[in-house]
Amino acid sequence: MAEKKIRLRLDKLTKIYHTPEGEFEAVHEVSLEVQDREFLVLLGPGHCGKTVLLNMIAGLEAPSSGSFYLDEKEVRGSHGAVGMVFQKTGLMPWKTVMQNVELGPKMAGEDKKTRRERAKKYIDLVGLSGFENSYPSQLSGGMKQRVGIARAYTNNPEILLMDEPFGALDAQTRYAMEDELIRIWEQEKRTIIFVTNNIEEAAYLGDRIVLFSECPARVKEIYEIDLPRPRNNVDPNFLHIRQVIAANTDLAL
Ligand SMILES: Nc1ncnc2c1ncn2[C@@H]1O[C@H](COP(=O)(O)OP(=O)(O)OP(=O)(O)O)[C@@H](O)[C@H]1O
Repeated sequence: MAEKKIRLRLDKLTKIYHTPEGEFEAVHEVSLEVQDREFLVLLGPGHCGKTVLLNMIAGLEAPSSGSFYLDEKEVRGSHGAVGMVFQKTGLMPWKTVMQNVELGPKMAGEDKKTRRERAKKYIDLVGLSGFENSYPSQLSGGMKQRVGIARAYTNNPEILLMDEPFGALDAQTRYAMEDELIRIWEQEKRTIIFVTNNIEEAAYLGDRIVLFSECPARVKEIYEIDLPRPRNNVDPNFLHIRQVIAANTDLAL
């Protein structure tokens, strides 16, 4: 088997905020290795440092201590290796799907033909062909998330950070989007770090699941999910994994 490449390495990343009420530790000594093209899920309770951890990985927040390595080089501050997809898509309502998706390369000064071709490729990949000229207000919640994913891919990031992207969707749309995301990832593999507080979603998506403790966020357990895809959420092996994780956390199933 080919040797796996470590894309990201976190070494004892800690974040402490100094608030008027005193010190508040959001993330405690998180050490992790993330392999190239891995689908890694961060699972844990709400308000518990997962977003803070993503922001540190993106270089948007400085850690209080600890180090972060990208391809074994230490990184401090912002860097262009990540794309982000959030629950709130942050689409510009006055711009069409195409204009939203091509915005990153446009800001970077890429010529119109090249960036449009790439944006079109990812609009097609996420299943939105024919909606290039639609405005966000004309799209459903799931479709807006597809635009968010196309926008992130069009920026060509090495790593995609996804912060509860499907958390606001109804259950049926959420299941459909999970399948879509796996389909997209399998067609064009990137390293994905996906945050959720939903055990079933974590087990459905992840190659590995990092389970976090209550505040401050610290790594409690790491699970390898060695189940073939597409996964079946009523398969006995799947249900077993769900139960094992549920027994190790207060998160609801
Ligand atoms: N700039 C800040 N100053 C003080 N506290 C902060 C700051 N940013 C985040 N926090 C605190 O850190 C904690 C962790 O927040 P974070 O957003 O990472 O949680 P989360 O695990 O992503 O939760 P959720 O799933 O609800 O989004 C929260 O209690 C939050 O109030």
